[in-house]
Order: sequence, then C-alpha cells, then structure tokens
Amino acid sequence: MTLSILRIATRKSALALWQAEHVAAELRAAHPGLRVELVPMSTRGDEILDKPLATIGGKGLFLKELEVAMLEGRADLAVHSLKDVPAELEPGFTLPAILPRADAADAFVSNDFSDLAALPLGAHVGTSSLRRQALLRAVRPDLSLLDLRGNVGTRLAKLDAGHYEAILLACAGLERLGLAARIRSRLTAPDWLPAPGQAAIAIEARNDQPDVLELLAVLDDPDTRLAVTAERAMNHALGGSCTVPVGAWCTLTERGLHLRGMVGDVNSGRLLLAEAQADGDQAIALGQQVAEALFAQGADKLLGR
Ligand SMILES: NCc1[nH]cc(CCC(=O)O)c1CC(=O)O
Repeated sequence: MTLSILRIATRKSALALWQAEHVAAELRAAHPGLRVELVPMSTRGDEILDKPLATIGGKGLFLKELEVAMLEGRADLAVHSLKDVPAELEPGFTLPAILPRADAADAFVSNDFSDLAALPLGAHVGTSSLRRQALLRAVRPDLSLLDLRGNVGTRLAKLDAGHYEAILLACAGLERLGLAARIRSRLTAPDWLPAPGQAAIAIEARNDQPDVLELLAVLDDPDTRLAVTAERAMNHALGGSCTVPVGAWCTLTERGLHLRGMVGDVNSGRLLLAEAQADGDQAIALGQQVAEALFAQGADKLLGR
C-alpha cells in the first residue's frame, strides 16, 4: 500500500508554522499527488512563558506533545528546529531528514545601535539563552543581561517597547519570517558560536513506520547531517541540552570535518574553547573528542557537575 497523506505535527508559533509549511511544500514537490496537511498544537515550552527555559527543566520541552500525537496516530511526522531537539531522542523515534542548514549566526537586533561594540556602558540586553549570556559576558562584561522569552514576534515587540537597548536572536528565524531587515549585525564563528544544530530544520518520525520514513528521507541533506551530528555528539558527551551554555560549529573542509566547541560560564564570562578535525565518517568521534578536550579544561565545573 502506498501512503496518500502525511500529517505534520507542528507548534503554532509563526516560526514553527513557517518551518512546517516549508517541509510540506518540499514533500509535495518531491512526491506529486501526495496530500500533506499540518496538525498545529501547543507544547509545554510554548505555554510556560514566565520562566527562563533553563529553569523549567526537562529536555524536549517543545517535543513531547508532538511525539504523543505521532504515537496516537494523529500525525505521521513532526517538524522541529534542530537546536530544540535533545541530543538523545525518545525511544521509538528517529530523524529521517535534516534539511539544508540556513544562516547559523546569531543576530544583534537593536533600534538604536549597530553592533555590540556600539552599545553604551551597562546597556540592557535581552536573551534567555545561557550560551548567548555567557558569550555576552565574555565580550562585554559591563552589560546588564535580562531574561527574554516568548516567540520571535513577542521578543521583537519587547525590544520595540523599550525594555532593552538590544536583543539577540537567531538569524535563521528572522530570515524565515521575512524579518531579515531587523538584523543589525551578525555574530559569527569562530569568535561567537551558535547552538548545536542551530539553523537546521529536522523531521522526526516513528522508527516503526518504514513507508513514512521512505517518503521523508528524500529531504535529507547529508552534509548538514554530518555537521550537526558532530555538534550534537559533542553536546551529548557534555551532558547537554538546550539549557546549558554550550556552543558548537562544525564545517566541512577538503580534509573532512572541522568542529569548534565552547562551554561558557554565565556568571564570570569565562569561555572554554576546543577544536579538532576528523574524516567525514568520524562525526560522532569528533564530537566526543572535542567534548573530552573541554572536560580536560574543566568544563564539568562550568556545567555544574
Ligand atoms: N529556542 C527558540 C528557537 N529555536 C530555533 C530558533 C531559530 C531557528 C533555528 O535555529 O533554526 C529559535 C529562535 C531563536 O533562537 O532566536
């Protein structure tokens, strides 16, 4: 029997809906005649908006409800921002496709200032990401860091309301929402590292549905998968989730994979950095190697273990 319809479980934020629509369009293009529908739903990560993510606890805050929908047969796949996907998936699930990565840089967004260096002494910067906070502390220890949660639109509205001189967001999210004009400057590697998997869209599905997996696999981008596999292996070896101050950036060179990793300390702005290279078939080992190098510098103390 060939499948005639695929139902995509998605969160309801504008960014999540854009990403799910994007996957739907790619699936329709790859499989003419296939019906593809969205099943929008709310997750715990969307509902608890008054606390920093790092304090809510529990990995996969944005995934659970979507996984339940797949287990109950209400959806066939879920679309996620890969950086919100824990290094270790729930049993029974797999990532049959990782789409080509977009702009992985962080964005400096401000109405009055062009970049970090232009901010006045003690300026208020909004971000709830521990990675972004640690990097900000390292570069500009004078800044006053304030929590900022909510979806991209909410965060921009809080900036425009004057609560902050600047905020940091992912370039990929702004670009997908047609908001690239809000990017005043880009914060890029090697000095500024994105979250593991940032700017990659992942498709999650049940690993006991071979017909579904086969339809989804055509959207996989092998180069992106290699890079994010190394980044996620590093994060996993560090015991990480999206709630620790960890950055990673893996590129493909003629000589194979190059991974640069970072563990930061939000309070002191101290950053540990390590990098290594490996052949393309050694992505996981490379991630583990860079994690070991970070542990050798004392990463366990910064990660609070
Ligand atoms: N945690 C929220 C989240 N998850 C993914 C993105 C951006 C898109 C991406 O990285 O693919 C964002 C928003 C942000 O960090 O500004």
